[in-house]
Amino acid sequence: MAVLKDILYKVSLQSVSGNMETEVKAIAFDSRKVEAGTAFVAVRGTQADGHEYIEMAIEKGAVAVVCEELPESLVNNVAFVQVKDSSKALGFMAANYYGNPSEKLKLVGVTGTNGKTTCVTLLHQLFRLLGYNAGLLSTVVNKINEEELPATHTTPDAITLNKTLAQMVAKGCTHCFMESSSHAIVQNRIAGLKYEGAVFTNLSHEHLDYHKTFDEYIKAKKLLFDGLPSTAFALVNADDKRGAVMLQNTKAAKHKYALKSMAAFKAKILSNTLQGLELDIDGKSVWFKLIGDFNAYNLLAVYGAAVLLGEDESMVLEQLSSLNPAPGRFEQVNSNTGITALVDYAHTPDALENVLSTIKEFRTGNEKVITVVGCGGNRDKEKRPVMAKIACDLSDKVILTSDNPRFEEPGDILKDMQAGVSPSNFRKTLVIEDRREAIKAACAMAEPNDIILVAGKGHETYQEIKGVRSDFDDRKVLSEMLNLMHQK
Ligand SMILES: CC(=O)N[C@H]1[C@@H](OP(=O)(O)OP(=O)(O)OC[C@H]2O[C@@H](n3ccc(=O)[nH]c3=O)[C@H](O)[C@@H]2O)O[C@H](CO)[C@@H](O)[C@@H]1O[C@H](C)C(=O)N[C@@H](C)C(=O)N[C@H](CCC(=O)O)C(=O)O
Ligand SMILES: Nc1ncnc2c1ncn2[C@@H]1O[C@H](COP(=O)(O)OP(=O)(O)OP(=O)(O)O)[C@@H](O)[C@H]1O
Ligand SMILES: N[C@H](CCC[C@H](N)C(=O)O)C(=O)O
Ligand SMILES: [Mg+2]
Repeated sequence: MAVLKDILYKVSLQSVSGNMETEVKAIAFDSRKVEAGTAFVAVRGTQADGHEYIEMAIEKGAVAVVCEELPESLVNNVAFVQVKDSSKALGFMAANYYGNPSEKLKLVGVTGTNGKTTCVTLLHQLFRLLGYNAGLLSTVVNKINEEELPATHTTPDAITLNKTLAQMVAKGCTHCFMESSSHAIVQNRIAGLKYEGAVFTNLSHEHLDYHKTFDEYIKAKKLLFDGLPSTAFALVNADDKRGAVMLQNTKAAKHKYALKSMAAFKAKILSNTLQGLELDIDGKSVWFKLIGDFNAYNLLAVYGAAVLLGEDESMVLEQLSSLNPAPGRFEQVNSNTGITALVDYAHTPDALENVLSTIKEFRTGNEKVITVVGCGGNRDKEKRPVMAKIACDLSDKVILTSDNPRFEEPGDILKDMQAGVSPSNFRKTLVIEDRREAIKAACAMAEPNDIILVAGKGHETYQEIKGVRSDFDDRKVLSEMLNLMHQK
């Protein structure tokens, strides 16, 4: 419960009518969730316009309406507040309503195309091992210490976000590590949050269906850094040319990590095997359980962030070396077949290229690399042929298949992917729409020592077809098919 004028603190108002002392019992941006006493915020979205649901919200008991455009007739006993940007207002209102929990925590946001989940998962594990109460907001799961809450988005909506941060504060958390997706940044889900620091991993082709141009996508990520206060730190990957762009207009203290460029946090890869990575950091050689060059960047980002949060360098390195990767990231599926079977969440061209290049490095002889991959429906179409090409260029056999076709026809997505397969690669490529059958075929063609990569879904436990999610876990299907095809 809060008073309307208090939850509007820091929101820039254009006009106000009605009682600003109105008691508000909840905030909602979805008219379907409005109950008596709610302040309804009308947001313009990608599918609908919340302004069209103001009437419904009032019928359901809204006592206040926050909107960009006032309805033609105002209703007695309902307060109307006109703002320039409803989604931004929603961010501030949610923060105020839940007592500005981000100010009571050290909140670190991680953004970038790839590596966000990995970095926040490692940071959360690390700070738990260092003895802190800590929260996590990630694509895979949200956590308050070890208590798990389901995650529906990489970065939740402003209300869920602030509510969860408030629960973290109530449970004594001193830190929270959160992914800050580009969608969340432009949709102002993070408006009104106070960050202690932000980390940039990298930027490559993704989500151009939503952001339209690469420049807009860069700008979205940069907004996180532009909004940091001077008390915060901004830590970027100096080997990515967009790292410097992120730092251009920030008030925060600027820091860099890198494997190649000049940076305060620097490492050298000493060895990289299927068992893990050995890095030289500040003259110390340390083993980590994570696999692949790209994870050296994630480990450095985590090391840098922890040190900037005030932790002792050698304690951090000692604990980091014991950490496990996030679920579904370069996860090995055990079998006694002699086949190396891997599941990875690579769903962007850059990620797929990194993972397959890493796998190639581990080859010692004539073993085949068999890749099973698809591209999501109702998402960036431009990445489809590119991912198919990368899969073909870096594998001996490729099976193109479905990955959450959503409302698109699976066959159409596969055609878009096939456009990236050059004639010289036709012979190594199969198209099997059903993902289970595709994994089965990969297992059938694999021989001992071969490597199977099933890419794109990682930790996901469903396949989404025409709006219906059915149980599907690459790790389980791969294990089942390996055993079925290679019974001794
Ligand atoms: C494209 C997109 O990002 N959409 C998100 C956005 O929805 P929207 O604003 O476009 O919603 P809309 O359907 O157009 O409706 C507009 C407004 O009318 C309201 N409405 C609508 C119908 C009604 O009956 N009553 C009503 O009040 C809606 O509640 C909404 O406020 O805001 C919603 C609330 O925060 C999100 O749930 C929704 O995520 C959708 C489901 C989604 O799939 N998002 C993905 C793309 C996403 O956000 N992904 C990123 C990760 C990306 C990455 O880095 O990989 C993430 O952070 O998860
Ligand atoms: N630093 C990195 N650079 C390039 N690729 C990476 C990096 N870290 C992870 N990857 C690849 O990207 C995939 C996704 O990693 P992760 O889940 O950590 O990224 P994310 O940014 O959280 O993705 P999403 O945007 O879907 O939430 C991994 O499975 C791996 O293939
Ligand atoms: N955060 C990304 C994840 C994509 C994962 C892939 N399996 C797919 O469904 O396209 C998205 O929602 O676009
Ligand atoms: Mg993620």
